[in-house]
Amino acid sequence: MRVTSIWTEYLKLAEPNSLAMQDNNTEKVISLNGVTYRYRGGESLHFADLEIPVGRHTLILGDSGSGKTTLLHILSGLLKPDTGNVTIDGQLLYDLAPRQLDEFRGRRIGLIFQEAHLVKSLTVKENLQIAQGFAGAKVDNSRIHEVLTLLNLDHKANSYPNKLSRGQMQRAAIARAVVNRPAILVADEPTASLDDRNTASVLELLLNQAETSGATLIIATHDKRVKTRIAHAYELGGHLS
Ligand SMILES: Nc1ncnc2c1ncn2[C@@H]1O[C@H](COP(=O)(O)OP(=O)(O)OP(=O)(O)O)[C@@H](O)[C@H]1O
Repeated sequence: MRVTSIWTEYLKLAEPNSLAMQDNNTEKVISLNGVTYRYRGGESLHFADLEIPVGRHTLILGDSGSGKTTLLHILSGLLKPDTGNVTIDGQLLYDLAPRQLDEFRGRRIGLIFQEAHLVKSLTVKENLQIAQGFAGAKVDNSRIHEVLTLLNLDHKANSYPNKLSRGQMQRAAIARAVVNRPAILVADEPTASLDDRNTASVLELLLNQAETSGATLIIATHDKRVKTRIAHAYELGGHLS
């Protein structure tokens, strides 16, 4: 399978073939170059090159099975591509040794999935402390307090995940993703199972947290409601066999 991509800018109704609109003089937070990936027994996925400037929040769009999750995992250092490389914040991701890659991911990349994946045996505060530990940083309780307060969750700092509401759990996952002030915040279908009101509030939180921590948001989604809030998109599609 071949995956082609186009940049679209919904708000400005840019020309369809608008790769040229990438800002050549802007600092890039992410680049993807020559990336392909093949699951065992599957067809090869080819991803068109991509450059995202700092602060340009971007959607990854495409039909089911087009490779959105795979791409997010490659961008996040979770899945090594068969060819090509990813540069985040000036660092070639797959040139790093596995341990360095884990630490880099902990420091520079915040991950948010549909499910919160908090460690159940640890309190909210401890979940954030281990995120700091994974990033090779010292525990910084004042940063944890700051982030939990921003997310209206400080009163739950000492609660275990099974004592949180669904919305609180999601905010705790966002807190964990931003606690190390990542360069990019990567979210896979963060609103898929949410009603309109919760979708609006999760998007607001993600955008606010990205602004506050200086992170660039990358969101894979099918959700039309998300498309109304973020102008830039990288679209996967076009099967050319
Ligand atoms: N673990 C796996 N093993 C084998 N093939 C896989 C695996 N994960 C994904 N694939 C295949 O790779 C392709 C891309 O899958 P991916 O999950 O990245 O798509 P997606 O765009 O995120 O889909 P969806 O919107 O349905 O979540 C699909 O053809 C899928 O069947």
